[in-house]
Amino acid sequence: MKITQHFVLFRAPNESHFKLWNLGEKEEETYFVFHSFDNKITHRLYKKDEASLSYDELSKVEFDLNLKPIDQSVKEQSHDEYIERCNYFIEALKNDELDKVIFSRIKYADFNEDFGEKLVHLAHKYPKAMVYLANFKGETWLGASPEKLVQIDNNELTTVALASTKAVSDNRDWTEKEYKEHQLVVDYVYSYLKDFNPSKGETKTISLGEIQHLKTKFSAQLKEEHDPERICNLLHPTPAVCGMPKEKAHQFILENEGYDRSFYTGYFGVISKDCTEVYVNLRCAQVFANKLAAYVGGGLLAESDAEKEWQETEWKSKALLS
Ligand SMILES: C=C(O[C@H]1C=CC=C(C(=O)O)[C@@H]1O)C(=O)O
Repeated sequence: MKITQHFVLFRAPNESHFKLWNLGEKEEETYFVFHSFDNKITHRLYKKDEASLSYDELSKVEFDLNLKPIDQSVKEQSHDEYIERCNYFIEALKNDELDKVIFSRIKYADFNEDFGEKLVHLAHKYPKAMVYLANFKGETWLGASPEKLVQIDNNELTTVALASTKAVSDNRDWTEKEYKEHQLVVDYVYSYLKDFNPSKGETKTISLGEIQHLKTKFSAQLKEEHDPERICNLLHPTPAVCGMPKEKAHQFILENEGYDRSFYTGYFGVISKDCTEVYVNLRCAQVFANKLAAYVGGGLLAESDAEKEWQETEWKSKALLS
């Protein structure tokens, strides 16, 4: 089997198969969405046909994606540039301009692996992540997202607050700063869903490959008539990828981060009337000929340390690159 262009290939958490959607032009009620961090781009990708592929079948697929050479507009930051800019963000937090903000960067890596094998490797390594490869409008993206933005099954909405990171090998307790960083996301989700009277689960530690996060689940009942994209846009961008206060942090990132996040920290997934399953686009990379541009970020508070944040983005880059 050969996969060429205009497709989305994805494995939802805990599934044993990948779904392959070949994309067409005809508008359908069910579609795959890719929405950018800056809210300027929403691609709605419609299915022409669908196939299910086992991991075994996928590892034998031949890919011919006609990948472009790396785009000079996708800029990698050096360690020193990162530290300087990160400190600028921390200053804004210290000056009380913001309570929390996410600072991110791009890291290039050589990539000559087989796509089928890479996806199967990610699927085994991250059973609870949404693993995908998508080729649309001349771009190719690869990812293994641990964070659901919105799931809606027959009007029942579930979502999570995910924030704070430490290495799996790190046995210490979560610090006050890490709980505070997580709590900001919890409070945010609660306040944005308050009209739906949400219930909140316990805060747990979850492991994803080499790293762990704090995670809290929420559920709520929606009205019969709801618009799934409107719910996604209500929550996007959460303080796990943007900051607090929301609008101010969004603007600050767009003006000061120094590069275009594009679909990183946007959202993606299936939108349909009966079952919507949308993820935050984290632990992802844009794919070029023989190269990946991996996107990695972390949450900053006034007490953050730029060097530690650099380290955190290094671990996070291993999510896709190792
Ligand atoms: C922005 C990212 O992670 C977010 C999600 C979980 C934990 C995070 C943190 O600890 O900073 C980030 O908020 C990323 O992985 O690029």
